[in-house]
Amino acid sequence: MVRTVASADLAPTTYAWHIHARDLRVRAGRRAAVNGLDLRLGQGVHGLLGPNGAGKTTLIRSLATVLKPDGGELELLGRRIGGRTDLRSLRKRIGYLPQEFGYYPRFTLREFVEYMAWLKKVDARDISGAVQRAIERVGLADRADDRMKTLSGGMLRRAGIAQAIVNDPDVLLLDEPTVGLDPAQRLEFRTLLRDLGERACVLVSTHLVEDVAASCTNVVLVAEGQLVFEGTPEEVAALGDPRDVGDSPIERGYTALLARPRVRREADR
Ligand SMILES: Nc1ncnc2c1ncn2[C@@H]1O[C@H](COP(=O)(O)OP(=O)(O)OP(=O)(O)O)[C@@H](O)[C@H]1O
Repeated sequence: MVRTVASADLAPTTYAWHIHARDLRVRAGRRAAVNGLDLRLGQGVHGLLGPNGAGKTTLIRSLATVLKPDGGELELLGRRIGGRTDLRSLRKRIGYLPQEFGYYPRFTLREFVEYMAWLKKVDARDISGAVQRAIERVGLADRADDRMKTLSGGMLRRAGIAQAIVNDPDVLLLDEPTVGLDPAQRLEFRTLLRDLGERACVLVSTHLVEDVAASCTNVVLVAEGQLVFEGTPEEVAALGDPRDVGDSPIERGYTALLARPRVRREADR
């Protein structure tokens, strides 16, 4: 049998950054929600912070290849987005948890994750094992054969995380994954994040600055569609002083950064 090899399969697999954006611009409706953003991210867990309306969701949607950039350059896993890039083969290597996701309420959790694995072209022989592993990693093994409509809000969020990791992605994009999780689940999720970041580039948007301090190797702060700061949680914490608003050093550093934008641009590194 002659096997056809797609050009994308022959593309080089080496790249300096999992995510590389230069002067990226992305519209949300008529608004320039991402407006000249520079970003270089490699393996690790990157916490995406920023006030309401900063452009976090729009950025994540463009990285998930759901939204097309309107300007600048974007490379994912070494492949330039735009033109003739084969997005289907790229998406196989990306995991994405949107803020809201659709599902068939009558599907069981297992069927839901299986369906998503099938959409992501996980090899048919591997699907059953990959689905079981993903469900176990989010702590829902005992609910695997329950219908989606019977799961609580926090469990649905974890089901969303399971479908995002079922293909063992190289780039994992999580938009507010901890919304609705109880405190014990949030702690477990932090462990899972650290584990996932051992091999993948994980970008996780959140308003919970404490979660970033506990589980992220890197902080990406955006405001008004631009990168304001990129550095370690320790560097953020060091920027705060006791007069800044916040209950912890990292919260005070975050407040200080927003009050004094552009302390350090990624391009200045
Ligand atoms: N579909 C849309 N039509 C018009 N404007 C939009 C649309 N989606 C987002 N926007 C606007 O784009 C800007 C960025 O929104 P985005 O959702 O990316 O921000 P965010 O940082 O994720 O905010 P939040 O923290 O509140 O979730 C906001 O001003 C928002 O009002």
